[in-house]
Amino acid sequence: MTTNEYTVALAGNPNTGKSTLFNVLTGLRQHTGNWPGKTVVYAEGFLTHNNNHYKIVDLPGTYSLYSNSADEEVARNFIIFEKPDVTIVVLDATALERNLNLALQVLEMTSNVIVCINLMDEAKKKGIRIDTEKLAAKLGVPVVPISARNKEGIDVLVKTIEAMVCGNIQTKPIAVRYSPEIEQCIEKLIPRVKEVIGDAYPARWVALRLLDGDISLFRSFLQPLPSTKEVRINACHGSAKSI
Ligand SMILES: Nc1nc2c(ncn2[C@@H]2O[C@H](COP(=O)(O)OP(=O)(O)OP(=O)(O)O)[C@@H](O)[C@H]2O)c(=O)[nH]1
Ligand SMILES: [Mg+2]
Repeated sequence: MTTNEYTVALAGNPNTGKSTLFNVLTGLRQHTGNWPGKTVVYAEGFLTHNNNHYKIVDLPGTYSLYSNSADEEVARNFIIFEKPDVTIVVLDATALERNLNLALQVLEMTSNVIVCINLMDEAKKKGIRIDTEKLAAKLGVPVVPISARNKEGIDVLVKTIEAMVCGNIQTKPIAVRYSPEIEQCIEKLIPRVKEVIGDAYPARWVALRLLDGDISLFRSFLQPLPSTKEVRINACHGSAKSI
């Protein structure tokens, strides 16, 4: 029987439970804590499910992906240059509005996204109700509620990852629209971007980064990365977790 290998990245704001979810999925013990900015490099571990082999990558927590810091650059470069098969954006159910900002940024970069709403137990305690189906319809990608600490919703999440890598989920990410002036500039830039870097990267997103003067991104394009592998920490002792 053949085994397929896929990469799944966990992105999200600091302190949303990415490392807790990583540990549940991989059976590893990436250290977690309740203060922000803890994961400064990324960790990787493995999960095997239905003969599919997944490399799970725990990215640093960031509020945005504009390369304002080393953490943001690591997370952004991984999504753009390593092109994970699935990017899971982990959101805090008790701070959804603030967290959705990062989800929208990821949706500008890739369409292989699952939005995972964590800390559902906390939200329940606070009387917060989230219409995940409506949110999924608005965002154009699957939305899965979980409680990573209580290991709730993990089987649905794994099934959703599997469906996405098998091509059984067609996503249609919401496209954030900017002011008419910016949209005009984007329209002008997209053909030039495609001419220079081809189809390897999301042209609209690259155009937006150009307009924002994101020099570090263009350095990365010219000098194919100070390899992200250099900043990896190896969390993969022991055997891969099977679910
Ligand atoms: N109540 C509750 N707490 C959770 C849940 N998942 C994670 N936590 C807690 O949230 C805190 C932060 O969890 P981490 O997994 O370290 O969060 P992170 O997103 O990896 O944080 P950074 O690496 O700093 O970005 C820890 O105290 C966890 O125990 C959950 O489902 N419910
Ligand atoms: Mg972490």
